[in-house]
Amino acid sequence: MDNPYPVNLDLTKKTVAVIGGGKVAARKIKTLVNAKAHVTVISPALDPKIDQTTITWIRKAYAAGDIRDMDVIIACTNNPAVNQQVTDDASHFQWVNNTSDKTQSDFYNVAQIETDQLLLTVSTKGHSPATAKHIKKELLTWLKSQKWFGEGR
Ligand SMILES: C[C@@]1(CC(=O)O)c2cc3[nH]c(cc4nc(cc5[nH]c(cc(n2)[C@H]1CCC(=O)O)[C@@](C)(CC(=O)O)[C@@H]5CCC(=O)O)C(CC(=O)O)=C4CCC(=O)O)c(CCC(=O)O)c3CC(=O)O
Ligand SMILES: NC(=O)C1=CN([C@@H]2O[C@H](COP(=O)(O)OP(=O)(O)OC[C@H]3O[C@@H](n4cnc5c(N)ncnc54)[C@H](O)[C@@H]3O)[C@@H](O)[C@H]2O)C=CC1
Repeated sequence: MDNPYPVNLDLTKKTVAVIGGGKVAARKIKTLVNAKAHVTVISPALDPKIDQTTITWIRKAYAAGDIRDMDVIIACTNNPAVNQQVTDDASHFQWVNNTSDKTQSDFYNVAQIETDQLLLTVSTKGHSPATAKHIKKELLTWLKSQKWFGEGR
């Protein structure tokens, strides 16, 4: 993504479908639930890190039609062909994050540090997510050394 448009989204009135319920899904869902989005997970299995009380789990493999009423879609299975199918099934007005292929994504997730009064986000514009994570950790260490900074997470 050469020319991203950075924003903070209010997802409280939005429906989000996460296709796949594994380790990567668990991380994305944690951030979505924190944002109070309405999350539906479509997956035959669910990682134990996903709190079932915070989401709606539809226990099955993805099929066309599952994402029809969803505003935001995260294709997160360990099968790139399924993730591509989900991407292809989405309408142009839905927002898709294909976690296995950044060239097929309408938006990228970011590394973040959040407190009550502050949200810092880091993106490498898709070039190196591990670097974004690293920069976030370095920033958090610096922030914690500042007298004015509260507890980051
Ligand atoms: C494009 C993007 C789309 C998106 O997912 O939104 C994307 C894509 C891909 N990530 C891949 C791999 C990894 N991603 C992570 C971690 C994170 N990835 C995140 C974001 C993004 N990842 C978006 C761009 C972010 C930017 O602009 O910098 C973070 C920041 C936010 C989050 O996920 O919440 C989160 C850190 C959160 C934190 O800790 O703070 C790790 C490290 C780890 O897991 O510890 C690895 C393994 C190491 C490595 O490969 O680097 C692969 C290859 C998959 C494969 O092998 O098939 C793809 C696919 C591709 O590049 O096409
Ligand atoms: N964007 C990112 O941040 C990252 C993306 N990835 C990508 O994410 C993908 C998933 O990785 P993990 O979560 O570690 O895999 P995982 O193996 O932990 O989980 C995969 C999940 O997909 C589900 N699934 C499989 N087929 C399905 C189908 N047809 N319909 C619905 N659900 C289905 C499984 O039941 C399981 O819950 C990887 O293939 C990799 O390409 C990996 C690391 C980071």
